[in-house]
Amino acid sequence: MEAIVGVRAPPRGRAWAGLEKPPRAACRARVPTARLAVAADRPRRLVLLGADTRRAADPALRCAAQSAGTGKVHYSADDALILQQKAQDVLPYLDGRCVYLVGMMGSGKTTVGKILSEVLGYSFFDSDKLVEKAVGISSVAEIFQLHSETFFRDNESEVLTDLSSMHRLVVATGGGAVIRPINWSYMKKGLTVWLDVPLDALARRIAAVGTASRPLLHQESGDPYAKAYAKLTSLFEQRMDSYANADARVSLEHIALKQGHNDVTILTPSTIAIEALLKMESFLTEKTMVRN
Ligand SMILES: Nc1ncnc2c1ncn2[C@@H]1O[C@H](COP(=O)(O)OP(=O)(O)OP(=O)(O)O)[C@@H](O)[C@H]1O
Ligand SMILES: O=C(O)C1=C[C@@H](O)[C@@H](O)[C@H](O)C1
Repeated sequence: MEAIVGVRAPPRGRAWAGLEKPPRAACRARVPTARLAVAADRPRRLVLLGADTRRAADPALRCAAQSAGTGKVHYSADDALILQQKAQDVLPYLDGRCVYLVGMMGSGKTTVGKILSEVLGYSFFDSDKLVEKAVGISSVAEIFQLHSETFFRDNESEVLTDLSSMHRLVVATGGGAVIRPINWSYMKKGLTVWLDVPLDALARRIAAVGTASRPLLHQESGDPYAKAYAKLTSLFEQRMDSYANADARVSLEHIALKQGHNDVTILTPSTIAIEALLKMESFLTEKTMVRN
């Protein structure tokens, strides 16, 4: 059975309507806050409650993570300053459009996406989590197991179409969201950013946390790094042209080279988020120049 999945924005002026309690006073004035729930009248329909999609970005805020269920994001004061400046440069060009992060499993879409959402003053969503909520099953691995990959992909497309009618979101998409052309028609309503991470680094990250939550990589036996690397290689071969559809590409190899080394493992999420903002700005300013 296919689930109906949807996300809708609250009416204007009712920013906190869906919150069980308002955010801390210190955050209230500035933080874009969102919460997802399953609507009582439509049990399988997701509703975005309390998202204030109108708010201007305030990159100085540090409370956003607490209020949108995004988790805490830490970075140095120097990085914070650069992130704030770059976010201010990008925001007028972005003009409220959503940012969709695409990339292989483990490429840092969630980690970097949370930083971007914080500095842009946008709300953060992870499309895998939205699918889990919509289907009512708490893990992607279980959805694959109890239903099928196709069932998961259908729901993923539903989530993306719903998100595409919204504004001021940073969305970490599932690693395979790029394989369906229809998903690009949804994501292209916003700005798409590819986090391009070498497969060796991906396999190391994934092996460090285990493959149980990643059904396409999971193997009961064998060396987790070797297995993950082999599977990631074949998936990447199938998908690299799709990832290349993204408006902006953030290559960790390029960042490392710019820094004068080739060790991508020492690049922090905030460094990668800064590069993402630079690439977004380049894409958006070039597009504006072409239009004029
Ligand atoms: N720059 C980085 N350096 C080292 N580890 C990182 C970096 N960015 C993310 N990680 C780690 O890599 C793992 C995967 O990161 P994350 O969950 O952000 O990726 P993802 O693209 O959202 O993955 P998935 O698509 O599988 O959900 C996490 O354990 C995270 O802490
Ligand atoms: O790369 C993929 O195909 C996937 C990535 C994850 O984010 C999940 O969307 C799911 O495990 C499939």
